[in-house]
Amino acid sequence: MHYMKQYLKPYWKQFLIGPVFKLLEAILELFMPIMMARIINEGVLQQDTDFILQQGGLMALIAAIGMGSAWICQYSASVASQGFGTRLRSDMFKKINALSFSQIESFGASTLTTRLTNDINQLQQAVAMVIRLVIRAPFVCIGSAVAAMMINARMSIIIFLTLPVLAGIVYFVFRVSAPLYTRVQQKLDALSRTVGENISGVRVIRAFAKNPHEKERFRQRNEELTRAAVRVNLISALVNPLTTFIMNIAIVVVLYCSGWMIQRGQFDQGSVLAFINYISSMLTALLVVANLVVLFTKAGASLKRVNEVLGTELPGEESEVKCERQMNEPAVEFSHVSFRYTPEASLALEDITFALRQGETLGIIGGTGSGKTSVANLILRQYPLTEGRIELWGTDIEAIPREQLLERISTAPQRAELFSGSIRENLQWGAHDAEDADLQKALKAAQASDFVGELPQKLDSQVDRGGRNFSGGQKQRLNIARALVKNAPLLILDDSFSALDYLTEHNLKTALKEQYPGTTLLIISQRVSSIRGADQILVLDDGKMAGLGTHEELMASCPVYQETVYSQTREEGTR
Ligand SMILES: Nc1ncnc2c1ncn2[C@@H]1O[C@H](COP(=O)(O)OP(=O)(O)OP(=O)(O)O)[C@@H](O)[C@H]1O
Repeated sequence: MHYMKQYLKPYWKQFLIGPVFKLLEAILELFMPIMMARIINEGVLQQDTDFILQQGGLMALIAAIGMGSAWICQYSASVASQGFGTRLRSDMFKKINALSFSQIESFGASTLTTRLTNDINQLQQAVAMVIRLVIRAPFVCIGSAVAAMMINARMSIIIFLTLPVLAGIVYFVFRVSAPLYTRVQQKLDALSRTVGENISGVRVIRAFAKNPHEKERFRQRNEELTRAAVRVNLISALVNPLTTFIMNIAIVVVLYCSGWMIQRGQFDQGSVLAFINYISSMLTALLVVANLVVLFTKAGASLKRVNEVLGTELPGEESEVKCERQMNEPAVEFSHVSFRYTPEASLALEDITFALRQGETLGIIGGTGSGKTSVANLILRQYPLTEGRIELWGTDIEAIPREQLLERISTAPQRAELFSGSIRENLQWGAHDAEDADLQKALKAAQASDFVGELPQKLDSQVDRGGRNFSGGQKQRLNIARALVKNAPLLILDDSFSALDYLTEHNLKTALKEQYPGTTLLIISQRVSSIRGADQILVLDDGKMAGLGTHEELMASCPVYQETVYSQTREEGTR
């Protein structure tokens, strides 16, 4: 709960004003049945029209004040719950964005989405209900019981016999339904995950004619959610009919006893009406309490899920100290680094050691799944190390504040992601204050200035969502240009040349050296031609270091590298 304090605190006035006015409305409401009884006993039975009109007018006035009070309360509840939800959602969004890759993966994207939307909505509703009903409902319930007792103490024994039964029902529902709500949320996560995968992978699903399979998967998830929701609703739906049934039995007993007492002159008609009115108010208030219990049970499950995200410790958030770059130290140094993605997974990298000086180029080559991207992931501190040490310019990577780390590294990731907006906006992701001259320079080096120059609106041309109005090669070049705009001392190009022809790739690498001199370069590729000229080449084989050296050194000493070179030369020869 302590995470919620900061979001609730700004609305302390609403938490005060709302319940006070709701209480005022409840107090006024409690007067109504007594006034009604007086109208019947002193007005209707004695045919006193003036009294009826006077009391009727007073009741209308009280009702109007009650309505005004309810409106003020409703408004306060709305301001507080919406404001609370907006702040919480915005902070949770920031938190999710700051999570490491492994943290996001361990939560799962779909559950983060439902926590950000559905769970926060539940909490918002709970906040509104705290203001509107948490004080009012028990007050009306107790107040009605007391008022009924004041009208006829003997008759109110019926109420006090009924109350424990009703409380028992509410408690039972709470105990049974609380764990079931958590289950419903989990099922909702699973359904969102299936829908998310289905929509993002729609092309592949259709290409492999997997629609029926996907429909079946969706149907199963949907049914599981329905079953879980029906189960919990079956239990919570018992509350209303059961409590109404018991209260109605109580009313019948009251009516039966009243008839008997009226005959003996111990009760009058007006008081019977008022008594029944109080019992009905009590019933309604009790139903509200029961529904509040259900709502808070749901909110409790959501609170736990939201707190889990907010309470996740951010990687590296503890360090604020600025770390100077020590230019005489290697820009990147791996010392006996081993790494696995999850505690259960096998090692993705095993005992990797290399050092790369500022301005040098390291090529990383290896088959699919050999661990190339994992090296880049670790330099970007997207996952925690399993063993060993990584230093950037002489400082342990763990000690570098995230912001500084990201300032120093620029990356063109394996999957070239572009976002809807103009080309300029996409490129300025690298540096939001970059001038057109910087963008043009980056485009030129990335061999993208020709095709961008041919577009009617040049830099202002629109990029569709996901960059689908550009070819794979064009996307890759824009991706590289965006990384260059950042002009960071360390540039990681992860399989960024795979959709480029050899000449474009050659020109790009030459331009990089000429126009961005001094940049430390890490080129990840499966193609020998991409890394051949690098100062050092790291050969990975199933996560292990199969070799480290220049092309010539590796040709003389590393069988895995030799085999890669020969197989690619053979392939080219047969083309
Ligand atoms: N996010 C992840 N969670 C769990 N395991 C992962 C994750 N990413 C990669 N792996 C596993 O780690 C190993 C190395 O993967 P990595 O992506 O580093 O290989 P790669 O050499 O870059 O492959 P490719 O050339 O196909 O991109 C693989 O066995 C892969 O299954």
